[in-house]
Amino acid sequence: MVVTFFPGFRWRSQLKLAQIASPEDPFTLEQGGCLTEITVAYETYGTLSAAGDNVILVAHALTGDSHPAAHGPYDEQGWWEPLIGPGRTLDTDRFYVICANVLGGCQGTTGPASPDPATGRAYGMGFPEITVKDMVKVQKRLLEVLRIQHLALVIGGSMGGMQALEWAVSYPGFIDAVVVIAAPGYAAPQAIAYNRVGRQAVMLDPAWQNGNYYGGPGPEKGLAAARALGMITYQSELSMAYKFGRRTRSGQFEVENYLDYQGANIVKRFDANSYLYLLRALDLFDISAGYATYEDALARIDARMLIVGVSSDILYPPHQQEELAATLRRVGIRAELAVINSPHGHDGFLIDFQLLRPILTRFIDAALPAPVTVPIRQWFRFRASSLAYLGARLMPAVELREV
Ligand SMILES: CC(=O)SCCNC(=O)CCNC(=O)[C@H](O)C(C)(C)COP(=O)(O)OP(=O)(O)OC[C@H]1O[C@@H](n2cnc3c(N)ncnc32)[C@H](O)[C@@H]1OP(=O)(O)O
Ligand SMILES: N[C@@H](CCO)C(=O)O
Repeated sequence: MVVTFFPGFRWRSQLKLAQIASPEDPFTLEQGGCLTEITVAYETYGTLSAAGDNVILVAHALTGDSHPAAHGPYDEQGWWEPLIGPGRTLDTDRFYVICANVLGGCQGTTGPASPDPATGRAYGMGFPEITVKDMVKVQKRLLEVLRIQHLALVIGGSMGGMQALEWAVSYPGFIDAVVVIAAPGYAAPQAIAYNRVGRQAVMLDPAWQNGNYYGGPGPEKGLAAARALGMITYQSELSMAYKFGRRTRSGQFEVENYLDYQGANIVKRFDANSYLYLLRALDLFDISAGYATYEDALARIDARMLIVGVSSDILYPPHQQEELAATLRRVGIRAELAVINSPHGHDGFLIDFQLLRPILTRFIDAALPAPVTVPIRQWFRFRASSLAYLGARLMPAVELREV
């Protein structure tokens, strides 16, 4: 097995790799074709309980990776840092959090930049078409490798929210609760239209060379333009007015400087072909695919659902989350809806932690009530009293926790 990473890939001290497909056990894709080798890059936080009942799967968005939070004070901060860690919303003193880079990505998991075992060269556009369902199936296989048989929670925003919803529909009985943030039940034409222009920007760059640019500079201008367009859809009129106004610097509007900066950044950290494949997976997302109706698909769910929208999201606007939550309720699923009142647009799920935190905490407390815990120091005090000691022995469900 050869593992190569896209040049922008950053090795993380706690990154783990798992093989979830082989020539003997190939991975069949939803749109056809199969992969005989899949490496999955993932990170974990906290400790798996003996009963295996404390696992949270965090799913990342388009250009995210397996690093939602730092592993310690000297580690690089992650993209959901304020939500994950000891005592935080996804409390790693209690939960075992797993986050994996998606299939088709370029941050350690197999994607178009990975070597095709048949040729030894990068797949490029020879990589099979992938869907959100495939991403989730890869995560399920990863959990099988890790011998995890149950998920307490799946949570994600944007493409991560699509994965969370896909988990709920594809694997009923496997999950207690699911949080879908800033994601729809299916990609609407306007979102597909944005992605179409983004893909064209990459593919019209002469340096794209039909995807065979590995070893050379690649379609840097096209990818930067695609990201600039994407960034516009992740923000809002208000957030742009507030951040940039009509200010200028070096002969350009600040908003132009910003888009240039974000374009230059993506080129450093992301593979253009991965970008094409993941945008296509976003467009193909329709939770009803493979089922008779949208309602039939959603009716399969038996997890408790929380659907969260961002009021100023122009990419997957809140009426799409309202429709999803209403349909879930109509088919008898226990679903809550919350719309955060944020000016930050779609990327509010990466910014508005003070708004997300209480909503998530309330849902997690209700859907996944914590076992009664007795801090260990207190337990030793109890032990002095034979009555309390006896009580503790009579209650095997009481967990002891270090404080
Ligand atoms: C969800 C996942 O799974 S992970 C993917 C998340 N990461 C990304 O999307 C990467 C791109 N980053 C971003 O879009 C944003 O940083 C967010 C959404 C994460 C946070 O948004 P905000 O806090 O509003 O940051 P904002 O958009 O103002 O600034 C982002 C960057 O632009 C820079 N910037 C701001 N204004 C300007 C300007 N006028 N000209 C040039 N650069 C600018 C900032 O310095 C900052 O740089 P840095 O990322 O190197 O620190
Ligand atoms: N800004 C985020 C969310 C996009 O949906 C990303 O780049 O992944």
